[in-house]
Amino acid sequence: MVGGRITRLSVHDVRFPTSFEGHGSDAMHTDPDYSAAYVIIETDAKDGLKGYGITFTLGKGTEVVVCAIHALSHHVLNKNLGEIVRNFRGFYRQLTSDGQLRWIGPEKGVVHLATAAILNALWDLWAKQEGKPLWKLLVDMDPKQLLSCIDFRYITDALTEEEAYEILQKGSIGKKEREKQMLEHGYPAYTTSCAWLGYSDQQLKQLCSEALKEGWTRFKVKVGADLEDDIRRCRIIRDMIGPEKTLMVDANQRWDVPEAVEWMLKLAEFKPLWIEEPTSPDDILGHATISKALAPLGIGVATGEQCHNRVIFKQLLQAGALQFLQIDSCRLGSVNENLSVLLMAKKFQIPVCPHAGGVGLCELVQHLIIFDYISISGSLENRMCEYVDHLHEHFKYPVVIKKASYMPPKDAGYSTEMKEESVKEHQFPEGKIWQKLMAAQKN
Ligand SMILES: C[C@H](O)[C@@H](O)[C@@H](O)[C@H](O)C(=O)O
Ligand SMILES: [Mg+2]
Repeated sequence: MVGGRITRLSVHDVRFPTSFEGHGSDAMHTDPDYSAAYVIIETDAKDGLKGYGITFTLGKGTEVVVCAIHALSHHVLNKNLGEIVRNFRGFYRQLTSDGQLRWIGPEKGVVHLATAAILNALWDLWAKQEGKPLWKLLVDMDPKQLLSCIDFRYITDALTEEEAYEILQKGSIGKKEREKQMLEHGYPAYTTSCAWLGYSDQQLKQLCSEALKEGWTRFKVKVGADLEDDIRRCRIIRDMIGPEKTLMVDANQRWDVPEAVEWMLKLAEFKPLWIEEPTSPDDILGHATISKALAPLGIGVATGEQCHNRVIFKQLLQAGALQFLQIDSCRLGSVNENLSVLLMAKKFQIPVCPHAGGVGLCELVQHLIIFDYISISGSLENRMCEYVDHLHEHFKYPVVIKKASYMPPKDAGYSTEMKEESVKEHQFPEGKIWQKLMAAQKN
C-alpha cells in the first residue's frame, strides 16, 4: 500500500568536473560540468524507503535550481504519498500553478527543472513502495490510472483524454509479448560518446573504433561551430562506420534558420539521419522551415532536450516541425508530463528517440522509453534511445547495456539513487573533489 507522510525533503548540489576533459562539449556548451540538483524525500512510513529525484544541470546552474526546489518544497512536506499519487493530476497542477512561483515559469526554465526533480523523487518512491522498477509500474497500470497522472490543460486541441484512452486501450494488445521481448533483447540505443566537440580527431577515431568493436551501429556527432571541422569529423566517422550504419548530427541550437539549411546542405553527403537542435528550441516555425527544406535530402529534424513543456511539443507536432521527438526525463514535469508527450507523439505518428547522457539521464529515461514501447508505440521502427558512457558508476542501479541496447532495469524505483559516497565527494563546493580542484587552482 502506497503511503507515508512526507517528513523531509533535502537537496544536494552535486557536480562532476567533466569539462576538464571536454566530455559533453558541444557548439554552445563548451565547458559543461555535468551536475544534478539531487532531491531526497523521506516519509514516516515504517518501510524506511526514500525517494530520490534528480534534474540535470550544468555547473553553476545547479545552485539556482536548488533554490527553486526549496521554494517549492512546502507543496510536498507533510503530504501523504498515497494521497499525492491517487490524485497525481491534481498534485501536478498544484505544483505547477503556485501563484507566486509560476510567474517565473510557468512550466518552463528553472522552476520547471525544480518541479521535475521533486516529481522524479516521488515517482521513485512510489515505484519502490510497489516493489517494481518504474517502467513496470507504468506497464501494469490500467489506462484510467495512467491518465489520472496527466494534466491535459493546454493540449486538448491536439489530444483529448478520450483519444489518449483509446491509444492506451489499443496499446494493451500484445503488451505481454513486447514486455518479454524487452526483457530478452532490450531497447535499441545509439552512442554520442565518440564525438563531443572538444575531442581531437585522434580521440574520435579511437573511441569510434572501440565503439564499433563493442557492437554500436548508430553514432551521433557534434557539429555547428566550424564547417570545415564538421566536414572533416563527419568524413572520419562515416569512413570508419561505413555506409550502412546510422549517423546523426547535433548542432545544439547554434544556427539561424537559413544558416541551418545551408550548413546541412554541406553535410548532406555524409547521409545523417537527423540534424538535432539546429536552431533555438523555442522557434517552432523555424524548425518547420528547416524540416521542409531538408526533407528532400532525407534528413529529419530532431529536437526536445531543451523543449520547455508539453505545449511546445504539441506545437512542434502540429506544425510538422520535427521528425524525431526527443523527450527528456529531467526537463519536462517528470513522468506525468512525459506521458502526455508520448501519447501526442503516438497520435501524430512521430518516433520518440529520447535524449539521455548528462548525469543520470540514461538511468531515468530508459524506463520511459521501455514503457512507451510496451504500452504506447508498439514499434521500434526509426526509434533508438541515446546513450552516453559517463558517470554511471555513481549510481546505485546503473544502466545495463548489452549489444547496444538498454536492458530493462530490475530493481525497484526509477534508478535515480546515487551512491552516498559519490554525493559526498562531489557536493559543491564542500566535496573532496571540488576542494582539491580549488586548491590546485590557487597554486
Ligand atoms: C551539454 C550536453 O552535453 C549536450 O551537448 C548533450 O545533452 C547533447 O545535446 C546530447 O544530445 O546528448
Ligand atoms: Mg543534443
